Amino acid sequence: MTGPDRQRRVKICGLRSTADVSAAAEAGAAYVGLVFFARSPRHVTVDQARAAALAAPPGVAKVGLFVDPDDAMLDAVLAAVPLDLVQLHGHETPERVAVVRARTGLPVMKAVGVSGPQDLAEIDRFARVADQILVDAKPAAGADLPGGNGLSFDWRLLVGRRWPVPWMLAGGLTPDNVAEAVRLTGARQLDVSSGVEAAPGVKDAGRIAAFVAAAG
Ligand SMILES: O=C(O)c1ccccc1NCC(=O)[C@H](O)[C@H](O)COP(=O)(O)O
Repeated sequence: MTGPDRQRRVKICGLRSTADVSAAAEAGAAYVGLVFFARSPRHVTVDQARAAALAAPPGVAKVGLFVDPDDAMLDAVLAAVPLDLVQLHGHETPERVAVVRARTGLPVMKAVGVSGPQDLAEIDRFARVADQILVDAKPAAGADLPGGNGLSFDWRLLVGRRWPVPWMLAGGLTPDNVAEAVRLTGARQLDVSSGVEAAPGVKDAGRIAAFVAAAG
């Protein structure tokens, strides 16, 4: 079953090669994520990202993940890589989200880190300007990476919550726990990175297929 025909839409993040993208697409993923953050073990160069993006079949959305990018970085990536969605995973403000949307002409998904109920107001704040929200686990203080840490949060915080834009659940999801996460939160979109890896930055095609199947 292809991505758009599935009940839930899955994003496999941190893909680094054409083989990774093919594995995600064949498994039925709706989105493939490319990380433009030099400190990440999943970082891709513009050339690697272009090759990976061109391997995505029609109907699979190519997501560029950025952390507080400046305009020059966005321009350089977008000149070479055919992205469909920009993911902002840093300390961007709502005003910056609006500027990135206007400058790139692409929809923007803003990541919001959650560790407790006090963080939920941030989702409301960004839902007014972003096209989608990525509801992710908040990294531990001093963590090297702002995402992709394999850390989850208490999914019960999301029970009964509704937002005016589509949202995606992320953070510590695996083939083994994704069905429970869906059952508790009602998430229709799911994002995973380290839970489908054999090692940081090394995707495992078997785990990708198992994750998409378990997401439903
Ligand atoms: O994955 C990274 O290396 C990364 C680096 C910098 C910012 C964000 C990053 N990943 C964000 C994602 O979209 C992940 O899919 C999401 O945080 C969930 O990650 P995981 O808990 O590993 O499934």
